[in-house]
Amino acid sequence: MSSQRIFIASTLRGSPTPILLTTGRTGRRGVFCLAPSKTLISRSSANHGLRSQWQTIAGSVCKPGTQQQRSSLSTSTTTRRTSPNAKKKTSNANTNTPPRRRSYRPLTLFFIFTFASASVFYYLASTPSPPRNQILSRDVFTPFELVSRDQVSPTSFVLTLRPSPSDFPSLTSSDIASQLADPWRTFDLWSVEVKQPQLQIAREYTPLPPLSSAPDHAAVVRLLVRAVDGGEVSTYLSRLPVGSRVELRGPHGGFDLHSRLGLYGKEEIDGVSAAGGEEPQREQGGKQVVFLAGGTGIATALQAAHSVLEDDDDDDDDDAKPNVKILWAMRSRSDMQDLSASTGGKSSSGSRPWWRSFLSGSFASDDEAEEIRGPDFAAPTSITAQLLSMKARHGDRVRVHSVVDDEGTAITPKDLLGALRHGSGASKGTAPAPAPAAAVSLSKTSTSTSTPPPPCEFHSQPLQANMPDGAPNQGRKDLASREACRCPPEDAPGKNLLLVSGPDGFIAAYVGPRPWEGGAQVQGTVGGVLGELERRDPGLLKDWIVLKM
Ligand SMILES: Cc1cc2nc3c(=O)[nH]c(=O)nc-3n(C[C@H](O)[C@H](O)[C@H](O)COP(=O)(O)OP(=O)(O)OC[C@H]3O[C@@H](n4cnc5c(N)ncnc54)[C@H](O)[C@@H]3O)c2cc1C
Repeated sequence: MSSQRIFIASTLRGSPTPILLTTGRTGRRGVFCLAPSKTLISRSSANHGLRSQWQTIAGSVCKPGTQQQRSSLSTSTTTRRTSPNAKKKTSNANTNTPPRRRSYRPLTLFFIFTFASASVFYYLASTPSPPRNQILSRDVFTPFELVSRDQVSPTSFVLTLRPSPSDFPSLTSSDIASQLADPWRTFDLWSVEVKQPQLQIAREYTPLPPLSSAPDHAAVVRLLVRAVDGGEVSTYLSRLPVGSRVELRGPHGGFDLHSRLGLYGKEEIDGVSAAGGEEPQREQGGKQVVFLAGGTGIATALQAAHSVLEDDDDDDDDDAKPNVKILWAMRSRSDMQDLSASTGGKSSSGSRPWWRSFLSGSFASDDEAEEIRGPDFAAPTSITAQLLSMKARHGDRVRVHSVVDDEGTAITPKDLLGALRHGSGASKGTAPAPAPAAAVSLSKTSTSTSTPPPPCEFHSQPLQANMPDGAPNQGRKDLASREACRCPPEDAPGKNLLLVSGPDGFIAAYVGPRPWEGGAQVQGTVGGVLGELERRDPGLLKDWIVLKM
């Protein structure tokens, strides 16, 4: 037998009532007898009365260890559920028990129910409604107005969305522009969710970078959407008339490219330099960004190029900027050229998706991809025009090559190898030479000790494999610092980047699938065409980080 003290909050008496719980374990079932605590009950006459009642019960009914006690409580418990006659018999049998006290159970339940309802009501009433001075929120959907639609190709279109002034009456247009510029300052890559209100579902889309740095260009969100056959949200968006309300939630950060490239904030470099007494100098490891974009994956490629080439922080230090090469695979030439206006289109050779050739192991073409160059590029779509204007600003620092599935061209292993070796001067089998050693020394321990340093989360390819989107720093450039890089000081503090974005089949074909782990899609190892190229040439990706988007 054991005993244990418990406290039961008595709402009827308005104060906690201490009860001594005595357990007598007999036979297969536990028998519990409740008795008031002798030590804790106050000396008021009412409580004395209560104590004597319970003591009587304990004395007459709960005699632990006896067969009588077992059957008596057991019967009593059963009869409460099943047999009124048996109940009568039991109460008659306990002639020494005082008259039954009035049952407060319904009243107690009523109080509990009322309290629970009030709590639920309070919770719901206090759940935050969309904050009217915050345009984009990661927690709630906020309203935008569809101000224009630009049909890029028969299946893809650009939607321009603007916060309705009536929804945000307290914000001026410069407040709006400044808020919408925030995600561009915070993230290299980001997306927003768009709600389909009838079905109450949402899908992610990648905002296109502002067309220029003019404030009115920052005051809108532009989305490139492909209408997927039978797709719920993309089809809904494809039919939405101008003037409609569209609800967005975000921003959701993708991967931070700056830290992986070794591009750290100027203030930080200056700070480190000042502390070390050295001349401020931008250090950099990654000199190349290669982007494989499939279809609307070009939106993510534009974000990446915008982020590394048009970062204000880098304006006075063009040499620190990496070169960007985009290999853009599209189904039809109409994705990059307005065919009704252009005569440059080639004939279609079928509608087999371009990556299927890789999956089936057959490479139809080994052609070099066609370069998109301005200014005489005929009838560019709005997406191509944005690429060309980026090119006009940055010259050959950004290069765009296209392949068209309908025309039988595809991104080939030769294109991939060419992009990986471009500008490095390296011979076959050797990755691009690392950047000169860091001008700013790390205030870290030397690696001359025998223990190897832990691998760097940003610059170790094996460590990327288990990362979900945004890891390890929520995709925020401002959460990554030079100090967070754990590369040995003698290594260049950054790597080149090979990024792949597009439909799942496209990603899997070129760099391997993104597996699911613990409910999140992670990067997985490098496979597909690139994995095969690396197997043949183990040093190929030595200075590269591969990311799948
Ligand atoms: C971070 C992120 C950013 C994205 N950015 C963009 C973007 O900028 N532009 C854009 O158009 N999409 C983008 N997507 C894809 C988008 O979120 C939707 O998945 C896509 O629009 C299809 O949604 P749906 O509701 O129309 O189709 P669903 O109803 O989800 O799917 C319908 C059917 O179509 C198939 N399907 C779904 N997507 C595709 C596809 N892309 N190609 C072929 N078949 C498909 C499905 O397997 C399914 O059988 C992005 C996705 C993510 C995760």
